[in-house]
Amino acid sequence: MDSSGYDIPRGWSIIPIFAAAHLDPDVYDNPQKFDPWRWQTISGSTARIDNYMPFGQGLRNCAGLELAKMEIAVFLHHLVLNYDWEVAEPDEPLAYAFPEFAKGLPIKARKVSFIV
Ligand code: HEM
Repeated sequence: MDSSGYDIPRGWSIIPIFAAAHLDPDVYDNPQKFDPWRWQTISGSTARIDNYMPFGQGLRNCAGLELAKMEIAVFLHHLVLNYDWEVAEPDEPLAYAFPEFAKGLPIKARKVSFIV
């Protein structure tokens, strides 16, 4: 038993989910609520905007973070400029260790062409 009172059976592996640090109720109000805007206004000594670490931190920081951000930007650019889209059925955003939607947020998308 460790000093926190948890039994860790011999031979087990422990995988920390760093994103769970975003769900500490001592630091964040209502951390289970999906509220990406909390990072815009958050202030104070414990909860700060640079506490948001979707790609980890330090020496083992995500090696693909710049690629991932570029891929997301390219995807959103094409989605917004080339498609008319709407949420196909109501869905519920969830905040686990990472953001998720109960039904996977299905959308209906229709390709459109704009004359620019
Ligand atoms: C939205 C997309 C992504 C997210 C949210 C993400 C998130 C993360 C996180 C949280 C870690 C652990 C960092 C730590 O231990 O402090 C990690 C590690 C890593 N990621 Fe990503 N990642 C993404 C995309 C990618 C892509 C596209 C690649 C490669 C093409 C990649 C390659 C890696 C590698 C190699 C590591 C291990 C780094 C190490 O241990 O030194 N990731 N990522």
